[in-house]
Amino acid sequence: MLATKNSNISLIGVPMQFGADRAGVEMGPTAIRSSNIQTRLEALGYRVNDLGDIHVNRVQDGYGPVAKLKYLAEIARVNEELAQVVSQEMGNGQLPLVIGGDHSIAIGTIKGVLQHKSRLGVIWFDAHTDVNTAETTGSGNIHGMSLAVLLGYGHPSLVSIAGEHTRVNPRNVVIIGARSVDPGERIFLKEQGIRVFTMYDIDKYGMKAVMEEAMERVTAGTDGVHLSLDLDGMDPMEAPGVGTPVRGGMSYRESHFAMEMLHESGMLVSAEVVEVNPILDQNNMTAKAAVELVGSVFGERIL
Ligand SMILES: NC(=[NH2+])NCCC[C@H](N)C(=O)O
Repeated sequence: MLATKNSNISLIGVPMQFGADRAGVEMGPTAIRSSNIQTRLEALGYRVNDLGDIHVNRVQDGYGPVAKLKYLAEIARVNEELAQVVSQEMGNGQLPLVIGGDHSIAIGTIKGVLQHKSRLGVIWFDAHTDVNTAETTGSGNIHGMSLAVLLGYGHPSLVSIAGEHTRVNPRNVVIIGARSVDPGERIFLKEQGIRVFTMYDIDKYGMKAVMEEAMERVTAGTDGVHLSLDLDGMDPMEAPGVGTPVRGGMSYRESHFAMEMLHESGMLVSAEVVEVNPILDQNNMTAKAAVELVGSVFGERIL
């Protein structure tokens, strides 16, 4: 019944908004906690230790010292700390579950996990591909760059977090649900050989076939799988509370089915849930969907 061999979960909140440069997403951890993430996991038999939130300073510098990398210094500082906490929890035999906050926090989470699982496979569930760099970004928002950083491309103060060598192998990364890809990102994805399952693939082959191929990719030669779950991967009709919504996303059921299949693999070693923005949400439905998807990936079943 349990997702992995590990039944101890450490919940880590990161109220980060600077990667999205949009207010509200810093309240994501509170919204997700009040949607009862802990009791939901405990009902599945996990022991959950909520470590509270990592502190994010209120900084002012819109563009910071480096143009095109907004709030770089604070984002680097928080991710450095997050990587340490995640690594320490894994060292203590805990499974880290990080709740955001914007998607820039994937840098700290995954770099922390890489300290223990150097051949990590990554499932990036997202409407976007997040492989911009300072050279290609249109927005200057670091949440659109986190996957590039994890592959070793980006500002040194981000790439060097938890050690220069900690990177994910592009062969073991899959993106699921993409439908908004910037021009520079297309080139990067091709160069890196990253398998992107776009909405076209999901429409054409169905989520079952997509997840089967995705799981093959992220488990081949790896020592575990990380889920990076951006709620904007879902269709904004069903998950409106996100800062960068894109129409035509994965349905509620498709999203659950993907989580259920990931659970069945038994390979999950860590996860994060990001981009829930309570200010933009309707009746808390996005935070609720986040908690329900977490339920599925940790082993909840309809019957
Ligand atoms: N994780 C996200 N919500 N990413 C949004 C990125 C949007 C756009 N590609 C950018 O670079 O700004």
